[in-house]
Amino acid sequence: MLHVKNLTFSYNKTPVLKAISFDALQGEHVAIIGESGSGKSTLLKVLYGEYDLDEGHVFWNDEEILGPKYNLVVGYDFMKYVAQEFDLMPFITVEENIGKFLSRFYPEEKQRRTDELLEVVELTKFAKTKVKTLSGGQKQRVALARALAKQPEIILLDEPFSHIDNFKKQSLRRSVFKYLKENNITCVVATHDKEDVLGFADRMIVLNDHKIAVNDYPETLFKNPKTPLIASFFGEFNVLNNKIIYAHQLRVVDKSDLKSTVKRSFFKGHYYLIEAELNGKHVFFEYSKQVSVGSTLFLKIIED
Ligand SMILES: Nc1ncnc2c1ncn2[C@@H]1O[C@H](COP(=O)(O)OP(=O)(O)OP(=O)(O)O)[C@@H](O)[C@H]1O
Repeated sequence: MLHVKNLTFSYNKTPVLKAISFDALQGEHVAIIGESGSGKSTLLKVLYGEYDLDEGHVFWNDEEILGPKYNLVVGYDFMKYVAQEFDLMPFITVEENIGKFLSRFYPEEKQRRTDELLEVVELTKFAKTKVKTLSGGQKQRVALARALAKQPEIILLDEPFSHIDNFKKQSLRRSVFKYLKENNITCVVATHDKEDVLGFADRMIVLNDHKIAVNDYPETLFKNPKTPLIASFFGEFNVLNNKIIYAHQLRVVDKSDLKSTVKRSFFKGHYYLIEAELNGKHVFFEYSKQVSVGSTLFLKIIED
């Protein structure tokens, strides 16, 4: 289990992380979200032991994770960290990069393991390709596979699919998170993308103002977002009568007291996002059809 207790950290004088406490059980998947600059990457680096804490402790089971003041070499065998900047070896192939830290004494086992990981990150076709010729997204997948090579007990992922195109992202995400679950690897992932959270994360931690604003089940936070910050992570929303109402909770009906005037329509695939004026306020809702500017639409709040 990862046990983070009262962690405070600053690069200079002002703390970037203040009194952070949370646990992640073996095999649990915890997502860290928050606005840009809220300290997500810093938290992962600190958990990895890259910096010394101002206060607090980080434990993996009985072992305390210590920073450079106490550890000549940063990092531990049971924990891997995939940063946003992945440092791979450019002049050797994809499979050599992945197999780099696997034992040479068992060549068959090494090859089997490398092939398995190439499949997880969907790079089998590129096994013999030199890393320097890969795209950013392909390099990110090599970095993921390399971090998994020696089967860590816990992995820290910083925006793990940020460089991957949309064609690949969905299936890659499913493949990597399935692998982590099946192998009972604890995962702490910093992300901007709700798709990394919904359907995958067991817990979701929201960082705000250098602290943990909430730590809860993603489903609970989605269904009852207590603040605009949480709601904005999941999608378009409105604040009506002091309540957060997602765009999909505002339905078009034949007649109601909520009379809106359409300002713009945005094509979103299977629906249109409509921006309209309601009692002098701008609201957003989803509708199956495009509507011309100036049309009147009546709305109803559906809260479930
Ligand atoms: N090496 C550093 N030295 C000094 N300050 C830093 C350093 N790295 C980050 N910071 C500062 O710490 C704060 C948190 O940065 P961090 O990169 O952890 O945020 P983040 O939530 O990961 O952002 P993003 O989502 O944009 O990646 C920011 O104010 C940033 O400017």
